[in-house]
Amino acid sequence: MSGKMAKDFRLFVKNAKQIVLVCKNGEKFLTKDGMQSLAVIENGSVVIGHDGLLKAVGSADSIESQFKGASFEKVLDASGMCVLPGLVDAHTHPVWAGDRVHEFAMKLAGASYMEVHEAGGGIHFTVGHTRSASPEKLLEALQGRLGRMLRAGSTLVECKSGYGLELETELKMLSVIQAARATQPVTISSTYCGAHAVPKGKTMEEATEDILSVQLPALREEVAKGNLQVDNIDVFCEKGVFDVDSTRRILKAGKDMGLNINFHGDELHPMNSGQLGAELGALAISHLEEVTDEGIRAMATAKTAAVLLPTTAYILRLRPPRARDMLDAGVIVALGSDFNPNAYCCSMPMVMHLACVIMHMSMPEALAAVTINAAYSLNRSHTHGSLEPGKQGDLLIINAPRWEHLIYQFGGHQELIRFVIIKGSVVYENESVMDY
Ligand SMILES: N=CN[C@@H](CCC(=O)O)C(=O)O
Ligand SMILES: [Zn+2]
Repeated sequence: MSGKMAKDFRLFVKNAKQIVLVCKNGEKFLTKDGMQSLAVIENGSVVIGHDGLLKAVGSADSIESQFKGASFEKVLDASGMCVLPGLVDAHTHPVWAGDRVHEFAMKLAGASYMEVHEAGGGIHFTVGHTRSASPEKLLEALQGRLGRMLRAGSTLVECKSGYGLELETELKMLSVIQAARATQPVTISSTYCGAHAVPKGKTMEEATEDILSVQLPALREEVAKGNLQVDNIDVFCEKGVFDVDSTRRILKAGKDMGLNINFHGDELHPMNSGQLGAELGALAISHLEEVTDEGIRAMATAKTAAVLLPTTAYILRLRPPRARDMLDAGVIVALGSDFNPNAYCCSMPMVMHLACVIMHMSMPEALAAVTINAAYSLNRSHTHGSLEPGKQGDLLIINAPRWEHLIYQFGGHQELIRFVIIKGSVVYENESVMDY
């Protein structure tokens, strides 16, 4: 017993110059004009309870009078600073061994992503190293990467398997993700991506059969036993990888197991992924550099989110995805870092900056895309993605008088993010923040 009196609430963040709620009416996603005018409180405060949930957010005066006499475990004075929701990274491949810095040099010299892949590099290179890595080594690497993401403001991160391509290693990767849930603070949405590539020595048909009759049944069993929690199913639907029919069969089987469909489509070639996603009731499709007008319309109607990945287009010098056309059509646009050995980026502030500059998104659109819409793409917008009472108390405090500095200062988030808070606990405190 500490002898200390129990406090009424876990955290009080007071007097922030701005608090960006993102939305305030329980919206599950934002589209079109809704992404342009985010809910912002000038001079506000936030209270988070012992259950880690947001209890109140409002003007500093109203919170002050509402909580008069209440006690708090921690009080942070955010005068001159801005509060934003914890960022959501909707697409990452963070479990792997063996970097690919040598391939970056090849790509800079002109090799395409598929040329490297077909020559046995790319995903195949990472598969070789990941298969032989111990779970301990993979967990250590994953924890380090999640730590970097956290320090850049991400508090909910989607994490894929997909560097095993056979049962044993896919389960090893998912178990490592499961272990990370218990050993570090970032909330994880986990994705089975056994169809990330056709493994060497198998045809696409054989790989599809292996997934349907070996990997998915074993996965179902592990989930039923309570050994694993898996949220989403993913396939790399691409010419030379998994075609539309195989993709459909795998995604359907995953959906039948209760997984959310969230897959890679239309990255290098138009594959009619938008239409396929709409047909299957997919929650999200990532990449979409080559999506067609029809695909865009189908996604808007089906409310299938587009998870756009500006780092990939930037690094591979691809035509960037048509974010403006998707936004104008009313598609729910989200963003992800696509962290993987090809696109080594852990920072959603940098992703937002790239989205604004190379994909012509506005800053409010980019922030909506990494908060409420990214949460929607993971079926988490009831708990994440905005600062509304009842949601998880995840937030960032940045040392700047306007929230847009988080996007404007390219690569400057290390100097800007003062606190990262998850469930009302300070999980990262940066003493060395600079003046903006
Ligand atoms: N395109 C497919 N998958 C990843 C890349 C994975 C890798 O190259 O290791 C992506 O989303 O960019
Ligand atoms: Zn990916």
